[in-house]
Order: sequence, then C-alpha cells, then structure tokens
Amino acid sequence: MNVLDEIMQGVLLDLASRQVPINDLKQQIDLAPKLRGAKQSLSKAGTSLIAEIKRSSPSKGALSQITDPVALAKSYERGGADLISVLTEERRFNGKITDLIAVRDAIGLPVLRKDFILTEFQVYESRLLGADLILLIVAALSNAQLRDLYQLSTELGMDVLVEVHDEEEAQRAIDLKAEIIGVNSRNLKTLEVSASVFEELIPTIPSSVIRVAESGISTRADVVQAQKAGATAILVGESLVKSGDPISAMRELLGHGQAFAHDNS
Ligand SMILES: O=C(O)c1ccccc1NCC(=O)[C@H](O)[C@H](O)COP(=O)(O)O
Repeated sequence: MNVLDEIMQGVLLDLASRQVPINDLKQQIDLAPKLRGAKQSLSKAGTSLIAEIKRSSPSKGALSQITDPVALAKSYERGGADLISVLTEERRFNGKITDLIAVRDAIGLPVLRKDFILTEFQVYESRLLGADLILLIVAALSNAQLRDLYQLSTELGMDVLVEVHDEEEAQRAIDLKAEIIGVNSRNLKTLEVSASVFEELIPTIPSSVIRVAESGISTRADVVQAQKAGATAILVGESLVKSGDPISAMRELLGHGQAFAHDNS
C-alpha cells in the first residue's frame, strides 16, 4: 500500500466515527456560514499566497506545535496571505476540524479545508464547517467520484482546488473544467518532491485557470521558478510554520522586502 492509500484508509476510519445520517447535514445547509469567495481572492493581479497551518506531515513528521492556530492565521493575514489553508486530517498531519472553525471565526480571509475528501458526507461537512475552498486530489478519486464531488461542492457554493501531480491527472482536471488547479510537486504515493513538476505541468493548464504551485516552496528562488512556469498562486506550509517569523518569511517569498504588509485587522 502506498502512502496516499494509507492516509485514505485512516481518513475513512475516522469518518466512520463521526458519521451521522447525511440528511441531518443537508437539513442544516441553510445555516452554513456565508461564503467568502476563494476564487476571487486568488484572482488578483500578481501571485497569490495560500498560507498553510500544518503541524506535522507524513514526509517530515512534527514540524511545529502550533498551539495557537488562530494567532498564526492572524499573522498570515497581516503578512499578506490571500487565503488560509487549514489541515484538518488528524492521524498523519495532527490537524483538527476545530482549527478550521476557530481560524475562520477569527479572520476575514477565505479558508481552504485541506483534507482528503473522499465522500459526499465530507463535502456537506466542509460547507457546514465554513470552508470556502476544498481540496479534491485527483490521484485519490475515480473520474466518477471526482465529477460528483466537484459538482456537489460547487452546487453548495464552495470553490474547489483540484490537485494533480502528473500529465494524466492534469488532463483529468482540465476535462473536468476545473477553475482552480493545484500542481503538487510532492508525489503523494512516494513523498518525493520535485520542482520540475511545476515546469512540466503548469504550462499544460489553460491560462484561464487559476494555477497553484504546491509543496516544497521555501525560498524566493522557488517562487520565481513557479511563477516562470506560469503559477498564479503558491501554497506554502512547512517553510512558514518552521520559520519562527511567518510575516518576514512571507515577505521574503513574495519579494516584498521589509516594506510590505497588509494590515487586514
Ligand atoms: O506534506 C506531506 O508530507 C504530505 C504527504 C502526503 C500527502 C500530502 C502531503 N502534504 C499535503 C500538501 O499538499 C502540503 O501540505 C502543501 O502543499 C504544502 O506543502 P509544504 O509547503 O511542502 O509544506
């Protein structure tokens, strides 16, 4: 079994422990938080930044304790992030659903629920939790699952980050007419990271699509390389949570030097 299979197996087990009839979720949908427009947030001129709250990872183990995810999210917001990604997978990433709720309540930016979304239940759950954007990983889903989960997510008003890692997956995302495609430089089956994946795949994605470079971005040179490949947004976790000074780390990545900071407070 590869790493992605193991993660998915754990996600399904955890899901069974919090499962309620899906009709219960459907009945509450009208009470879901107002959506914040993730696509709009990622459509600005220049390179958008999705800053991730990530405690641990299968590839690196513990990264940062993040005892106060709200404080970190507020720093990301002050530093100029366009969207906050919150990992909610518990077993391998030490993420928490409650982090997503707390972060969204405390900030004004749209929020990505970063998890392994495999079922309709998780899509309804994400909407009720307040996710503005959810992740669908092409490698984890059949074409039928991908189509159905994508359609349900958009019907519920959420935007979808459709993640790919190779040419075949990129074509599946393009065929789906995904409006936001993430190219992950990390192979989720082997955990190998290769920045050349950005150069190979991003140019194959239509320019009308929001193109997100994901994983392994830690220096300004990495960002420039992704931009040159055609990325319109970057998603960064590890290098920010390990930096000790996320605002400076974000400025450095975005090439804004010392003089730049949005104050969204
Ligand atoms: O990060 C991992 O080790 C990982 C392993 C298996 C599946 C997914 C994984 N990460 C999820 C991500 O996509 C990253 O958290 C995200 O792109 C940020 O990457 P990074 O900046 O390298 O932390």
